[in-house]
Amino acid sequence: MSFYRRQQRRCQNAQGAQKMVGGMFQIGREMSKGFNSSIRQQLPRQTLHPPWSSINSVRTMAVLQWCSNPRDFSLPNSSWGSDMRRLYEHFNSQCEIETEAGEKKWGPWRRLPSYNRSLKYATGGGILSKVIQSKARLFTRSIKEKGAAFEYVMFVNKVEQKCVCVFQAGHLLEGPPGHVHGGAIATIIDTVLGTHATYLSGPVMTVNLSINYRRPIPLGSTVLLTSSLDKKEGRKTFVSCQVTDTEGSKLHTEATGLFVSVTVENLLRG
Ligand SMILES: CCCCCCCCCCCCCCCC(=O)SCCNC(=O)CCNC(=O)[C@H](O)C(C)(C)COP(=O)(O)OP(=O)(O)OC[C@H]1O[C@@H](n2cnc3c(N)ncnc32)[C@H](O)[C@@H]1OP(=O)(O)O
Repeated sequence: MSFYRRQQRRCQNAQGAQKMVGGMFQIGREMSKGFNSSIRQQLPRQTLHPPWSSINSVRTMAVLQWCSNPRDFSLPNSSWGSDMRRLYEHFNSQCEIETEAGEKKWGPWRRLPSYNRSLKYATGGGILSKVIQSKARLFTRSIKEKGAAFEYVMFVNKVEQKCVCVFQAGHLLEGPPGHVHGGAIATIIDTVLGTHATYLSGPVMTVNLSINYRRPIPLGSTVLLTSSLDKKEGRKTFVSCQVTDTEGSKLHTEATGLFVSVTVENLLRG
């Protein structure tokens, strides 16, 4: 077998693991710039460092670097409309600011990268079957066609304990004619509140989501989701969110969510 074929085969075997780990690390890094490193503390070693049996040599690690190119779905693409771009620029420009002396420093906001893989382990008492494992995708990032479904980018503000999401609803999310499906709205709300709660508290799961739909969201439009921390009580993180037009003046939807901190045992137990 040629060197190139060997590298390609190794790459295929390792790509899934690498994407998952890359995603976890990068999201984890962004999140742990926040309040704590509880994600790292709570996940078992093999989740942060999965079984590397087939990828345990320095040489293979070099191959992993070579073939690692996970797509960050939260970066602008050609499907983004002007509202989506404008709001992205607005928050992104506050991630890094320039002092009067001309030095760059962190601003109040952080953009959260977003990948289509998360964890290899899930319910059912063990490791997922290889087929499921290789095919599993984060629901909101499962459609490759740009602009067809969920286009979104999230930013978190550590000081204000807020999270915002700029969301452009694609044509595959239709519910009532010309408008976004209520389940798709619930999905993006769960994603934003869940990500915010994870940022604040480490790994969590949704135990309650309560949604009031006030005004329909036109298909193809861009809306702003703003999530705030209401309170934390032991393992419980209470967050709430408003979905408005891009000016923040028209309220489309409002929701509250309760998230409970989980350990990896919770995930494995099923
Ligand atoms: C992981 C790393 C991430 C890395 C970065 C990833 C980035 C990618 C981001 C994607 C973001 C997507 C985010 C989607 C998030 C989902 O969609 S999660 C999927 C839907 N949720 C589920 O399937 C959860 C199902 N529920 C469960 O498995 C169990 O309820 C749980 C969560 C394990 C908790 O069970 P438990 O440990 O036995 O806890 P339990 O004692 O029952 O409850 C704890 C407390 O909560 C209260 N409680 C529980 N349920 C309720 C309820 N429904 N109402 C009110 N109170 C309740 C209890 O009364 C109790 O209160 P206290 O007595 O302590 O005061």
